[in-house]
Amino acid sequence: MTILETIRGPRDLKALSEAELGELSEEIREFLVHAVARTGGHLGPNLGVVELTVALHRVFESPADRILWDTGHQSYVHKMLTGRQDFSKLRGKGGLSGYPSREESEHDVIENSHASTALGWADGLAKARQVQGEKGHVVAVIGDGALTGGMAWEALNNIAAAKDRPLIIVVNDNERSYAPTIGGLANHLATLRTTDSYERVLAWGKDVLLRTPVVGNTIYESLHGAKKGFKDAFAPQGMFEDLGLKYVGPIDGHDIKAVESALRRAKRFHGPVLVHCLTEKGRGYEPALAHEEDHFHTVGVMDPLTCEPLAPSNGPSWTSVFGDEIVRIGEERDDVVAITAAMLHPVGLGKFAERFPGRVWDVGIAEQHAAVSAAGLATGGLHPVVAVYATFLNRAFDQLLMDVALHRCGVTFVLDRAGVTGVDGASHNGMWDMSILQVVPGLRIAAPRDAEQLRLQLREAVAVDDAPTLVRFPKESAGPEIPAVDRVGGIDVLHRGEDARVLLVAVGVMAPVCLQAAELLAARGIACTVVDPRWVKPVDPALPGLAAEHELVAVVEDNSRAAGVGAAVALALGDAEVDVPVRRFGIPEQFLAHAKRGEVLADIGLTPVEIAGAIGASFERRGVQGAEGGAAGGRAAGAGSSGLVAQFLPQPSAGGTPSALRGASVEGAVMDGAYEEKE
Ligand SMILES: Cc1ncc(C[n+]2csc(CCOP(=O)(O)OP(=O)(O)O)c2C)c(N)n1
Ligand SMILES: CC(=O)[C@@H](O)[C@H](O)COP(=O)(O)O
Ligand SMILES: [Mg+2]
Repeated sequence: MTILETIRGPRDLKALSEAELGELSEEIREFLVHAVARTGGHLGPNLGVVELTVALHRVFESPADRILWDTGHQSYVHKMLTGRQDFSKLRGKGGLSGYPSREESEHDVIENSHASTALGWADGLAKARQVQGEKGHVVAVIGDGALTGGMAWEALNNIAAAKDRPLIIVVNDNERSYAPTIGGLANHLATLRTTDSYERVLAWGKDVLLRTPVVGNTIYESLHGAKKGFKDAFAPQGMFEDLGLKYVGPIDGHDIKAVESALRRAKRFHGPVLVHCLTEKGRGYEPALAHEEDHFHTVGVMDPLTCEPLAPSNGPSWTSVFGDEIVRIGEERDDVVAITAAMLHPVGLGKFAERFPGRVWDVGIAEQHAAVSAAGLATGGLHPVVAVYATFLNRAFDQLLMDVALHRCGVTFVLDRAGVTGVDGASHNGMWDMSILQVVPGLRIAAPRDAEQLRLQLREAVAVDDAPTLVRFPKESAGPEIPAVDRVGGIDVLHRGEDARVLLVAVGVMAPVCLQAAELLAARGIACTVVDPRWVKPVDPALPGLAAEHELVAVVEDNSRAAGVGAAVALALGDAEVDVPVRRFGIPEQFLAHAKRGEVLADIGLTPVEIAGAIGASFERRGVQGAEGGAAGGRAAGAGSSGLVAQFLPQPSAGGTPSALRGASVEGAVMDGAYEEKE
């Protein structure tokens, strides 16, 4: 039995000898490489926090002491030490989440996977403890990358203000986000890191003193815990100390004894203290250390020996299509520049940066700054393209609204990972953008259905220089091209059934789903017209006219149903006094549990079968009520026409939950339903 197998919880760590701790660290690394290679996940970050996590759980008493993980992608070791070692379904349906999860363990607090929030959480928790006179430490582990996020500094400002409120910040400094961390902070951390005189003395202390009988250890501890004066002589403490935080470090984050010693000192301190640990992302696994791009920040399913990807590729990814096209655009227009928030390669700007090094900026994990600086760039005469994951744009909503849109800046936002991403869990799905951004005056939103449309719509977007534009596409492969058979206004007609009764509005990547649903409906004698609006905001003026030719409109989007494209279409039909019922298929208002994208879409009913089934069933019911309720075609259906409205509300399936919602972790979705009569 390995030592790791004996660890059922943090208590089991306490009695381990130094040698056993070294062995345990090796076992953990071995476990991580094989487990994460099998499922995919965050390998590099977790290899970098093995000793740090062991030390944390030896010094503190989790869960009485709260250990918070910023972003949480580096919490696998924490999970292994708190009773969770079955990684066989990591990030898979029913398996361990890739982030902390309160459902999984009392040791977990922050689930959100969005960077730079842990210090804020810690500030709140520490205040709550102080107000309630509760014992127990609050420890926040934050990476050097997450420390470049504005929220971290808002929190630091508050934490440093309370000299008497104990709170421990552990900076896990591996000098990288994905790529090397950028900016003034990174340089400051480097100063602290590379003050080699301090480190030399420290190394000497560790080497000589620890071998000195009796007094050696004590002297080493005091050296290591040296007062400000000593360290100032060797390592400028600067910013953190000037802020009012006690600074402890830099500490070798892979030396369990050293980290424990620093944490114990921090534990005794009756105020906010920052422990600066130096770690290596990908530590102990050569292929990760050699991987310059991101030290295996995330890996797909791969062979642990050769690192060859084992998951089949289904053709070019949406990201690579964007990455190639933006370079072509950059060749033609030297006013086009680009911004990334610490994710140059993940968002596909690697080639652009290589080709135009002076026209791309990595602003750190700072999406709000990305948006505001883009407003500046646009006002300065350039056309910035801000490329972020859809879910991370949430935090830059106000900057998009009040800095970019209010000033009618020609900025193009490119949202990768829009829609259901799946394995990264609830906080990573790009499911809110087409809802929250509906209210931004002047913003135009495009949702391409295939690679060719992405290229075209990206060009249409960067051609607009007096308003913000946004192009959004999902994770994974771009799929086959879907040709249009006609164009009405700005709308592509993808399929026109004879005597069509249903207008299926396919938003972006839901086009194939709608085409298949149309086939299923045709088999039930219900012909459809399938259209792709391409630009979903504002609603194309030709849409109400198209709708008026049908008995029912169904809008299908990989976005929240609440206030999404479907709602906008319903509004547009109402404004045009086109009284055709609108049924909205999208993501119900709930947080989606982690699973593969296809599994999640099936769970929430965004599949051809479920969509066709829901539409077909309502037509069959209408067939009965239709005779009583007047001519087919655009019957008025608004609030109060209970017959029509009733039939569009979720009909309890055998399991009591509407089939479209079966299997998802539903909160309030019964009221929401997977489809609903237009308001
Ligand atoms: C708001 C936000 N933007 C971007 C990301 C994507 N992201 C996940 S981890 C990461 C890098 C984090 O670097 P760091 O905090 O240093 O942690 P490390 O991976 O080095 O341990 C980024 C950019 C995110 N999770 N949240
Ligand atoms: C933790 C984080 O936010 C990123 O690392 C994210 O998990 C990457 O997602 P993709 O794997 O879809 O690029
Ligand atoms: Mg880092």
